[in-house]
Amino acid sequence: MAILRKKRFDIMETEFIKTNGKVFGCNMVNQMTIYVADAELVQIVCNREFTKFANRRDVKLEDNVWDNLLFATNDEKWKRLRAIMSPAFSSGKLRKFKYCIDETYQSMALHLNEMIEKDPTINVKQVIGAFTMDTIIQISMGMKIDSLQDPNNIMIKNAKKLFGQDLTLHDTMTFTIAFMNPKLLKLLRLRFQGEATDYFKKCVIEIVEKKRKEMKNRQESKKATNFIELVLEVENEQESIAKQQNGDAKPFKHITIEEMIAQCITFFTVGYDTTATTITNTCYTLATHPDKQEKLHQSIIETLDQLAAERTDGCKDPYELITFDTLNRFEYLTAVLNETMRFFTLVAATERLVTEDCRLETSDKKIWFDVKKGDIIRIPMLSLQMDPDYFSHPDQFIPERFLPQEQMQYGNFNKHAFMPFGTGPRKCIASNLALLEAKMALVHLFRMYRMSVDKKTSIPLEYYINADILISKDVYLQVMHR
Ligand code: HEM
Repeated sequence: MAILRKKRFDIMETEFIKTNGKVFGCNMVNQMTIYVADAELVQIVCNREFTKFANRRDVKLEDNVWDNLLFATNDEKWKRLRAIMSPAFSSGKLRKFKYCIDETYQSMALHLNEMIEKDPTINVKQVIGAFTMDTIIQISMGMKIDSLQDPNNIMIKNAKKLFGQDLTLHDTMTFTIAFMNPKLLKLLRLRFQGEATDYFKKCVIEIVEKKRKEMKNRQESKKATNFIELVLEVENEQESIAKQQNGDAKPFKHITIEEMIAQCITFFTVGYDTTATTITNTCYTLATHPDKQEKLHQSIIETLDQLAAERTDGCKDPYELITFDTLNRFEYLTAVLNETMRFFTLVAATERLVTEDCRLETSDKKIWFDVKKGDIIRIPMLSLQMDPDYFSHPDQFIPERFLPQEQMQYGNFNKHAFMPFGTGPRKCIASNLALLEAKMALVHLFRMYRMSVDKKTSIPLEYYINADILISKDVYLQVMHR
């Protein structure tokens, strides 16, 4: 695994697809793996025929927390956990998090101003990483932390361990054994991130016990303000319905403590570095494309003027004008963010396990093949998003291709091939949260600051690759006030 990381597996895989075509099979670690880089077939697998491809590859870490991650569960358990978690990411719930994101951004901006005064060459990844970390700790567990001020905070240290930029040898070995022969893990007493997992277990248990007691005593329970409380509210509502309908039966949406811990850990394992890298990559693309950055700044100012003109109370405060609902009005910002996520594909590939023999075929019948129960379908998002059949001049950064009114001028554009969050019922559960965080940070950053390339900027960007995810390393840029 370490060797693969050094060789940039994503680049090897892209070359492999260029040589072999959009669909081909190969035997990987004794399992038939079929690469599908055709946009129509990907939609068939992930959406139309979803029931035959609902699961992921079975990798068990023989750990009662890690094996409950939504990403790692399958069948009925996945259905139940997804149904519990989904409402916590609905628009109504996300609206509540807007003020927490504003607060965290404002605290980050204060630190950034102090840093600029000392030296305008800023490690943008570090600053954005702190913003993302503080936001997810507050959203997931309701705790306020200032990680730029307090980098040695125990929660931050443990959170960073859960998805470190480079896994330790011990963790790499544990993961590899889980892939090959999970039963050995128990025998060898190997645990994946044991210390950090135990720390979060303790925190989550405390929060859950407090909230459950509150609910049981039927106290005037405060409205949920974080993810754990939201999930417990969903469970509580279901419990009342189940009691009314079937007496005392356990509701479908019941969640065990290990499952709850696992879902909280998800925020740090797949939620932290993905969002931080997306925001950082956008800063980098705009610093290396100053004309697009100027266009974005102008469009933000114009939209803010329009929003202010629409108000009857004379409000001009950008933090009041930019809300969950008005974010959609910043069209060029959305285009820039989409193009960054296409240009720098963050999750290089995803997989589905075949659970029923079947034939897959394109509508023009030019490509067809049979798959068997147990085969793996590998969907290389990186190749799809860089395919000139789907996006003309894929190696150029052109946000305008995502503007419906300008799209035609830029040649090929296939919306089904754009899938930074995957697609179908098994797509990223938190895409709306990630987009909210990213847009809120970017709209204020490019309203207030100008970013440019510095002599310390590494061009091209450098990455770590962890489990198909391309995480940017430190990114230094010159940051100046507007
Ligand atoms: C820009 C940030 C993010 C990107 C690009 C991203 C991307 C992805 C992708 C590509 C998948 C696989 C989807 C598929 O197989 O079709 C995924 C799954 C998932 N993501 Fe994200 N993600 C991001 C942020 C987050 C955050 C913030 C969280 C949690 C708080 C999260 C939680 C999950 C979970 C739980 C799954 C598994 C869903 C399931 O199996 O049902 N992600 N993500």
